Amino acid sequence: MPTPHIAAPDGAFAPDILLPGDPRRATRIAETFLDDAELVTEVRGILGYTGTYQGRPMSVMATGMGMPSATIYTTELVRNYGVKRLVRVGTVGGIHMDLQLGDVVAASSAHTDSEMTARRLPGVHYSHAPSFSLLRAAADYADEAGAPLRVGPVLTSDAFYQPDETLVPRLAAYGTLAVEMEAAGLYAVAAAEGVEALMVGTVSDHVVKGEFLEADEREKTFAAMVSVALGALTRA
Ligand SMILES: O=P(O)(O)O[C@H]1O[C@H](CO)[C@@H](O)[C@H]1O
Ligand SMILES: O=c1cc[nH]c(=O)[nH]1
Repeated sequence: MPTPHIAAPDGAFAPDILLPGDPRRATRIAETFLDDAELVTEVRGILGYTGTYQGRPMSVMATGMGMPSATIYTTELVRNYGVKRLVRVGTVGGIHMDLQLGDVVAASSAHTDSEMTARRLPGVHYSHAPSFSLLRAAADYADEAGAPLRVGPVLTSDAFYQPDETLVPRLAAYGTLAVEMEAAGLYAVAAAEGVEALMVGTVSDHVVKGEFLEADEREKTFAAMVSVALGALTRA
């Protein structure tokens, strides 16, 4: 049944889905990695496709930017379309000084400055964590493929332009790898709904070094990250 934000028939999505923020990245992933991909929803320009990857059903759909948007789509995908394993394929801003533009990270946890999970669990400082099975499979795939993968905590922020300039340095001091805007929301939805999730990201800019990829480069450098995401889904 269509939902308020997804106009697709029952069964339109595979149990496994890749989730970029950007609808154009969803199209590029469908065209580049999936066989027989068909557009199944385009409400508000949030494009979703289903096809196959190595013979198994696979979907890809954009989430838009930020936790409010991402939690709407992921909740509807799980509750209304039976999606079971969700892997975000995002861009992230590097915080850790070892990270270079184009590096791939996997979030073993997600700190957040958002109130969204606090409202689910008042009085608890909730630990946003991925599916261990998906995280292990991502690390195993990267090892076998010789694809560098940095695993560690990220910050999921409500803000792209940080109003508090001390936040990133303070989290860097605690070993945080990178900042993005959806992982904590995805991990909370997965935990609440009893499904599995993982966030994999490409370093599109470095917030401490002041470096960034141009928009067209940002669109092109997602192949390594998507390979890790698909490697995790096919191994776990
Ligand atoms: O490139 P995506 O997947 O959208 O991810 C990152 O990029 C957006 C900000 O530019 C936020 O959604 C952030 O999480
Ligand atoms: O949220 C994000 C995503 C990419 N780069 C950033 O600096 N922030």
